[in-house]
Amino acid sequence: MRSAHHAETVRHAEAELMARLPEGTLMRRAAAGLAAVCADLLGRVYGARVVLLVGSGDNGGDALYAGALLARRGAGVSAVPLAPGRTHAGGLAALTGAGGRVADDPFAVLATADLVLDGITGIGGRGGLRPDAVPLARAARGSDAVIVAVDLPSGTEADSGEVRGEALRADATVTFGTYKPGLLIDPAHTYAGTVRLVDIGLGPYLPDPPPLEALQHQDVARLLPEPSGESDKYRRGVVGIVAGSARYPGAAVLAVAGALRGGAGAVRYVGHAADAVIARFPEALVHSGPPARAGQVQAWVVGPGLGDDPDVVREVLESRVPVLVDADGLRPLDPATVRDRGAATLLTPHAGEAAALLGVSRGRVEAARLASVRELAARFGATVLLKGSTTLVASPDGSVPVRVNPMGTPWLATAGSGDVLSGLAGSLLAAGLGAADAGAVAAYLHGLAGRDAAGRGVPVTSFEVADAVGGAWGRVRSPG
Ligand SMILES: NC(=O)C1=CN([C@@H]2O[C@H](COP(=O)(O)OP(=O)(O)OC[C@H]3O[C@@H](n4cnc5c(N)ncnc54)[C@H](OP(=O)(O)O)[C@@H]3O)[C@@H](O)[C@H]2O)[C@@H](O)CC1
Ligand SMILES: Nc1ncnc2c1ncn2[C@@H]1O[C@H](COP(=O)(O)OP(=O)(O)O)[C@@H](O)[C@H]1O
Ligand SMILES: [K+]
Repeated sequence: MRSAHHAETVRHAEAELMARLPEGTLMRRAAAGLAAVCADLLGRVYGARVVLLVGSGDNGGDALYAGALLARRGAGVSAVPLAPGRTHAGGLAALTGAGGRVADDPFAVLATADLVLDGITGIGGRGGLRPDAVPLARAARGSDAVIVAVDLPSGTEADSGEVRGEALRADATVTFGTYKPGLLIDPAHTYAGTVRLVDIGLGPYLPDPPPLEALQHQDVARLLPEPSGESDKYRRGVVGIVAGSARYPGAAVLAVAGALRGGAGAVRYVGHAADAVIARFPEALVHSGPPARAGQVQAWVVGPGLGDDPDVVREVLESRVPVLVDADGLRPLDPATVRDRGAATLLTPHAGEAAALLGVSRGRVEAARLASVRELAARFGATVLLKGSTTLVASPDGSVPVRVNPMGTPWLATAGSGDVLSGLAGSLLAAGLGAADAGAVAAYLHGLAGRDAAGRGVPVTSFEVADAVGGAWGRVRSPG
């Protein structure tokens, strides 16, 4: 599990740890880890040209101490202080003592740099880059240098992943002690490049559970349902899919395709696309409806390609089993009806659907994904999986960590891939996973399947994603 903590929490943990250590220890640990990553990226440190963009806080201090370590190994290191009277004094002394210098002409050194360390702001930064930093950031980006962000890409918000103005796009980010939510959530995530975590000993001082976490293979493997000797198809769980319409029969087929790969013992399809479903999947049980007469299920999925059918959505929500609501099912959704349900509800909107539910613009949701998913979960008293470039899963209880899916790929932005996801997640619900686990595991497998299907960059169809879920499942269970 990868955990992320908010800036204020990190500051408290740092203060507790620092009180037990000689002064400057933490910054030296951070700088040593940072310098090691830079050396790795440079390959050859001796003779390399390194430029430090140095802000007025400790983030600049980290850059200066790391610069000093690189200078001692023979790199030519130049510092560009953004607030010259307020540069970290100890860091500057260390740099000059190691043979580094303050640049006379920042743009000249940036033009020929091999590596630029972005130490403008870390967890103390607010808002986008200030105007004096913008031309330097652009010059760095316009050079051939590798850009390494210290703790966070400057201009991004540590706690939310929002970018309120201009930010410096890094090739790699070296973060300290714990991930910051912004490093895992778009749009800030895309500015971070490859993220490396340096352990500075904060672990015991950070709260567990964290506010945000990202599952890894072994976490997903532990959650995957597995049949036992006692299993039969009913005990494994039956998932009911209420999807598709005369106009959109394909959505039903894709949702069933996802559901067949999600671990339930049987998939019961209910709706107007039964012929299309059975033609493709003879193993599906089909029924023309209504859902209450279709037979028992342990979870329902309602919505993909359904068209306008508020009665069927209401009927499904009246059931006593977990319900996943997606796509067209989200449109008629009333918060009170969802809040009053006795069983779990999992809503799976994309940004446009989330925006409609919240009464804000799509752009607002995309700019503030974490706040949006939390707000929806609180308003509906439901688990919410917000799809998109970063998929987030929030629980109605705000003290449960929000899950961020690290496995997405933009190749999944293809018509119908959301239908596959909803079937997959519904199947996991029927197999007995809780709503947050079902959502997070489905997003993970779906992302991995999308990556596998796309290989080294081949457009994929949603069917191919569904077909690749089995392989993803196997790899999660037995990596390597
Ligand atoms: N504490 C520890 O033990 C450890 C801390 N560590 C490191 O310290 C970092 C946190 O340091 P920090 O608290 O000094 O804040 P930091 O991110 O350097 O920047 C704040 C300064 O920037 C300014 N500023 C604000 N917004 C701005 C903007 N948009 N554009 C430009 N400038 C802006 C603002 O100044 P202002 O001008 O507003 O007075 C403020 O003074 C952390 O991320 C990690 O790298 C590690 O060494 C591990 C041990
Ligand atoms: N840029 C992106 N990066 C990663 N995943 C994406 C991106 N855009 C879309 N996706 C994923 O693709 C799927 C699209 O779902 P959705 O928007 O419901 O499409 P549809 O309605 O066509 O099925 C979701 O799982 C979403 O997270
Ligand atoms: K930075």
